[in-house]
Amino acid sequence: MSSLLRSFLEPSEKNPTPDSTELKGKQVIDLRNGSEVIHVPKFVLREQAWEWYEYLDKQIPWTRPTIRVFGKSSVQPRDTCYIANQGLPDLKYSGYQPHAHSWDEFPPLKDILKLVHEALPGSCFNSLVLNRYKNGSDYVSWHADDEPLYGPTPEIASITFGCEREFMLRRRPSRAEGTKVAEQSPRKRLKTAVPDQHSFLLKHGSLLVMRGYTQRDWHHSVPKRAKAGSTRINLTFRHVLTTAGFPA
Ligand SMILES: O=C(O)CCC(=O)C(=O)O
Ligand SMILES: [Fe+2]
Repeated sequence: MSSLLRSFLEPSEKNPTPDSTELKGKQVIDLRNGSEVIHVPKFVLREQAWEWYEYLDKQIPWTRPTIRVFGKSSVQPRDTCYIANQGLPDLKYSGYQPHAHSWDEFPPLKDILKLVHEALPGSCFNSLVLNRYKNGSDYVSWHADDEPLYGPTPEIASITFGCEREFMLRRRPSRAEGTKVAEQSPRKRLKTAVPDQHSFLLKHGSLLVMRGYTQRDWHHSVPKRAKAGSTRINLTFRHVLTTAGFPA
């Protein structure tokens, strides 16, 4: 186990060599029906997190692609980059297929990946979507990372560096609920449509994990924030399912 990881594990008398499931300050949020979120506000040591922030800000070949949402083209409201193991099926979202860079191009990303794997026993991430929000005008709108290449119950581990931003989760209405709400008068809709919602302030060095059916049953977003004056970098580690004939 790396010394970096050891430093934020909680020692206990019963278990003098704590295993990596005992992350200090860990909050587990049960979203019910098989969905769960884990939040570890102080996952990466502060100094180390700033070192990685500086590296990522300068060395990642950030791009701001044009995407298509509901038939309309627009520039994605944040910078992005994609890393993946060789031979995986291509990622495609909103009509955009990012170039898959290799982990070898960015050695610190391998260190961060190792840290995440040590903290989440059984995890096996083989791809990474990076996002850079230059200021509070940059955002990601409500969506789920429910692309078929991640399978039905993907685990997604998200690490934040730099400016803290709010991360929101909102339960997706089931088809039956959606129809019921559409039939209601606007006044009744206002009264009854209080969505199941959660908000997390994702700080510098924090970890947030979505697992189980979170992508099927919930949407998430990072809304605009006028007060957020500086840059936030976010890494989301994911596991792309491999198809027969493709090595992992
Ligand atoms: O920046 C974040 O915290 C979330 C990013 C995200 O949802 C995504 O890349 O799919
Ligand atoms: Fe997402």
